[in-house]
Amino acid sequence: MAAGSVTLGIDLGTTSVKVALVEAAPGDPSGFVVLASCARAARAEVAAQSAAAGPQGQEQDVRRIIQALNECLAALPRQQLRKVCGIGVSGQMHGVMFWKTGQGCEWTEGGAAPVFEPRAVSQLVTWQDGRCSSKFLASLPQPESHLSVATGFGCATIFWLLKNSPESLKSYDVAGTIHDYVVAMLCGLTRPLMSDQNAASWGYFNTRSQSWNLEILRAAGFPVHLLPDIAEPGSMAGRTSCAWFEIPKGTPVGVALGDLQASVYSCMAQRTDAVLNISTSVQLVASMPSGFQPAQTPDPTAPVAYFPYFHRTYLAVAASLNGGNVLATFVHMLVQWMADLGLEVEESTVYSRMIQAAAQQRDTCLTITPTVLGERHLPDQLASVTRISSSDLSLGHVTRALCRGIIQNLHSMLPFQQLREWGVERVIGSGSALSRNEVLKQEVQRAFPFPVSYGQDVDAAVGAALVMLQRNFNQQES
Ligand SMILES: Nc1ncnc2c1ncn2[C@@H]1O[C@H](COP(=O)(O)OP(=O)(O)O)[C@@H](O)[C@H]1O
Ligand SMILES: O=C(CO)[C@@H](O)[C@H](O)[C@H](O)[C@H](O)COP(=O)(O)O
Repeated sequence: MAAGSVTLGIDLGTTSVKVALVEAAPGDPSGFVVLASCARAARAEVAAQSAAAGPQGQEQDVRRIIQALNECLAALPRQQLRKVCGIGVSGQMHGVMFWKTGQGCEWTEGGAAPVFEPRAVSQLVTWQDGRCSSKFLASLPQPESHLSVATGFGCATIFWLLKNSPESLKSYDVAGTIHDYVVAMLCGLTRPLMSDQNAASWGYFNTRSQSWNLEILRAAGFPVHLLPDIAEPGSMAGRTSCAWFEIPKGTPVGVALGDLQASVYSCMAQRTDAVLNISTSVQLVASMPSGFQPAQTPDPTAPVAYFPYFHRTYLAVAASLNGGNVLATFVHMLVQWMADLGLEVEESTVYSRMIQAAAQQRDTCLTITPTVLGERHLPDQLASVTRISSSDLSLGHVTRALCRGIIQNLHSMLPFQQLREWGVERVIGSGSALSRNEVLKQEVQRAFPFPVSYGQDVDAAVGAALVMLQRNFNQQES
């Protein structure tokens, strides 16, 4: 990679937005340096727009996500932003939002540089959404895809809206993930482009033919006009339509990537690495040999799924719905209980005290199955606590048991023996729920007898930036 090239990476995560400025550094062992990074909690959770979604509905306010993105960009050094020669965007997969062509945002000369503000957009229905019951999913047509359709997947959500809130679809004519939306707004695209990484996470997408199951969807009355066109991950979606926080107009913007694939891209130094990412969710990932093709018939009871990576290769992924969000739920519960008792405590205080207490409590008999959201392969297995004794009820015991439960649940989906069989020799940890939690790290080491090292902070943002650095390098070489 040509020395001095600088790219911007963005990760629009479920809990926080992360950005990173990365510069090619041929002299550095990794080939790059992170010049600057920033993370901002989005705090975007809002009530579902359709009451019929019920308490399982999980939606986010797009304006708050873009506000967090703008705060991150504003915190980066301007003189570095002026040098940016590519923008890579990644984000929380599976989710879906809608907007009106040409009205998705308005560019305003806010402050020192133009920014875009969302306009005719819906809320984002996220991957955590549980509105599609098992009964509803069973009523949908069988996909022609190696991946089953689960609640929170874009196509399942659109089918649900078609049946329960058809009016809400009539106000929009395009759909995409939050990161497809940001790419489309930056480049002024009339129709969003979507990589197979994100298309596969919506369901009803055939990764072999690289196409939507259009016949199946049309026959079921699905609004196929909403589906984005498909483009290669790592290819250019367009160029910035105007200057953006000192980033020059005309800067190439890559087709949006899945946050999982972007994290793996920044962490996985060799094929024998496994990546364990704990962010809002948690994923354990190993790369499949080139030429590997997953079985064409989906198995909804399989705990491991195969997600498209780059150049038609696949990642084997144990994707649990229960990761950092379980700890966040516990913290929120404690803060709520203390408020009910007339005490006000900051969430950050609870996190630090509970992790400190658990670090002192090296073991516990308390056993927690943490699956408050169920799992895609076991939707009815909710959370439970067993082996409760009066001596194991301290904050340290409960936090240790919670962290152990998250890791043991993941291990039950993809045991270390299977990793060994696949030739894995090392585990790379990523995600800020892991990087900020020594107890989780201890439980990872306890469950997975491999050397464990830790990737970049803001790893998906770094990965998205690196994909654009590599693209620039390939262009200069050709
Ligand atoms: N102060 C904190 N200390 C430790 N962990 C935290 C703290 N604040 C949040 N977390 C954890 O980080 C998780 C969010 O990680 P993040 O990487 O921001 O998620 P995402 O990439 O999905 O947006 C939360 O679910 C929570 O478990
Ligand atoms: O659920 C899967 C895969 O099915 C995950 O890999 C998926 O990437 C993540 O759950 C979503 O993208 C959300 O990621 P994050 O916000 O938890 O980082």
